[in-house]
Amino acid sequence: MTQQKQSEAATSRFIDIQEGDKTLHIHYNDCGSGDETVIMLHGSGPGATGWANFNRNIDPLVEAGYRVILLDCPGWGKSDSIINTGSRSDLNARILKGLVDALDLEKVHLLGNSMGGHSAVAFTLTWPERVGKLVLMGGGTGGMSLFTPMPTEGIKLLQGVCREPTIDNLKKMMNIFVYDTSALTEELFAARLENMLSRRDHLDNFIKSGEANPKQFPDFTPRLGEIKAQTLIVWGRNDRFVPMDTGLRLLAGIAGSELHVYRDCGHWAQWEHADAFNRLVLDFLGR
Ligand SMILES: O=C(O)/C=C/C(=O)/C=C/C=C(\O)C(=O)O
Repeated sequence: MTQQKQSEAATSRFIDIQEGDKTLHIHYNDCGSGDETVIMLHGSGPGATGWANFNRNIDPLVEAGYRVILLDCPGWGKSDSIINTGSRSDLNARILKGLVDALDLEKVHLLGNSMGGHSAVAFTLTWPERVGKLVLMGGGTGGMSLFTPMPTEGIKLLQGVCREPTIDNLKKMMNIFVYDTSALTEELFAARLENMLSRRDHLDNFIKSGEANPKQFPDFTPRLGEIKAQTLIVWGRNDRFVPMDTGLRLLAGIAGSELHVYRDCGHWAQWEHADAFNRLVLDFLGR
């Protein structure tokens, strides 16, 4: 990996967004400039942030002339924490709407990882006129799998880390994020552990939210036909968090969609196959 050009500190921004009767202090990173904006939405793992999920994808998109915005959803990173009792996909979509309105962005491309994919679909269903193209990676809708018992082994480990945030539990979870564990370094584990332990409130509230409403990510399958945006669906063949047949449901439901499956790839295609993923996304956005 070459030295990263954009830095987290230099691109870090905050904004206050009204959510019901609360004002949430929300963190995002704003990188590069360009006529077209790509907003990246991270997954729901403990310690995930926009920067942690997408640090291998920012520079190539910025260098290709896109403005890239990474939103930390409520309950993650430096954003305010929240106990969420409704649909978390829709909560994140409302926060995203607050952000695009405040930044005066008429239309944006959305790239979502896992929960971020679910949230991108929720946003598109409610505000279709604000969406250019969609990239859904390892996510896009909740719902059952025909082949894999739910919750998946990955989601069970993820919940275990929130309940007991130890380095051993974190390693067990991260070891199945990816196909090739040799790429996981002690530095990466340490950074993720620090993210998690610096915001224990996020972990506690994630568990409390799940207890209040186990269906945090609703099944959008019956509404997928409403999506008109051109959509690139990306999956890892060896995903142990969100099963690959979720990608097939998205492909069947969204008329203007195509699916790319990486071999030797877990739930983090954007990280594990970063170079190929960046080329795929740039080709799709540029068409
Ligand atoms: O339960 C779901 O459908 C969604 C799960 C996730 O969003 C898991 C994501 C995990 C990551 O990608 C992460 O980096 O933590």
